[in-house]
Amino acid sequence: MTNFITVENEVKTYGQGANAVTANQDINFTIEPGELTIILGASGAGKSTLLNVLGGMDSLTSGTVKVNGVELGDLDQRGLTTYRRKQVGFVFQFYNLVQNLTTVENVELASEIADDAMDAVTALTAVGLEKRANNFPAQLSGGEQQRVAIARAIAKNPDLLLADEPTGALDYHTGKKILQLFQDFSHKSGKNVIIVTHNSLIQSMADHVIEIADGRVKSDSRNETPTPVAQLEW
Ligand SMILES: Nc1ncnc2c1ncn2[C@@H]1O[C@H](COP(=O)(O)OP(=O)(O)OP(=O)(O)O)[C@@H](O)[C@H]1O
Repeated sequence: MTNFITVENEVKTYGQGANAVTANQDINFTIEPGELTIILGASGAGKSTLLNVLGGMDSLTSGTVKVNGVELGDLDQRGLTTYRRKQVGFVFQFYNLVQNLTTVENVELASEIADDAMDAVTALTAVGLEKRANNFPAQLSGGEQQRVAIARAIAKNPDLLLADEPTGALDYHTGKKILQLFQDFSHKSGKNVIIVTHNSLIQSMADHVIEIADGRVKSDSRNETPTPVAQLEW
């Protein structure tokens, strides 16, 4: 099977000279199509940096990052913007919804820019929020807002869905529902999901776990039988 993602000798340094911080130092791994991957690590380990590089939000300093045949290091700013728009869905810890647009309009923002988009109401239905289509974000709970953010990301029908601490602002039960949506999305659609977290207790739900420490890969392992989210305890 060809790899969906190949990362070779990836380095990301912020700043220059005495102020330089190397957040990713010689990172190497591959991800196969359809895997749900968890990137684990302590605060400051370099996880968000890696996610930003994979999502084309930040350029790499050196090395090779290839996603679905696209070599990200070869893209200029314009190329990276197109890559982000067409191929990547993002979910952040604090939802990042547009407050003066309704739920369905927030989802349409994403579906309008993608080539192979899902209908916005279909995406809202997938996260169980079709009845809230005409509400504004402030009228929804935190968990519901995160579900809108996931609907927005999956509406693009992205090859790659990236989530940075997506349950960080949610209570336990709501967090579980959110993780279930990610597991369903990757296993039902065969798409790739990468979740960045410091919570090692959720790692058994993943097909693939990459642990980062001090900007390097500390361990890289695969679960043959990932735990269904409903059975996870943390
Ligand atoms: N834009 C930036 N400019 C300078 N240094 C940065 C920048 N972004 C991140 N860093 C540094 O790079 C290192 C890794 O940060 P990163 O955010 O990738 O870690 P993380 O594992 O995601 O941490 P957290 O879980 O706390 O978000 C840290 O030392 C951080 O201070």
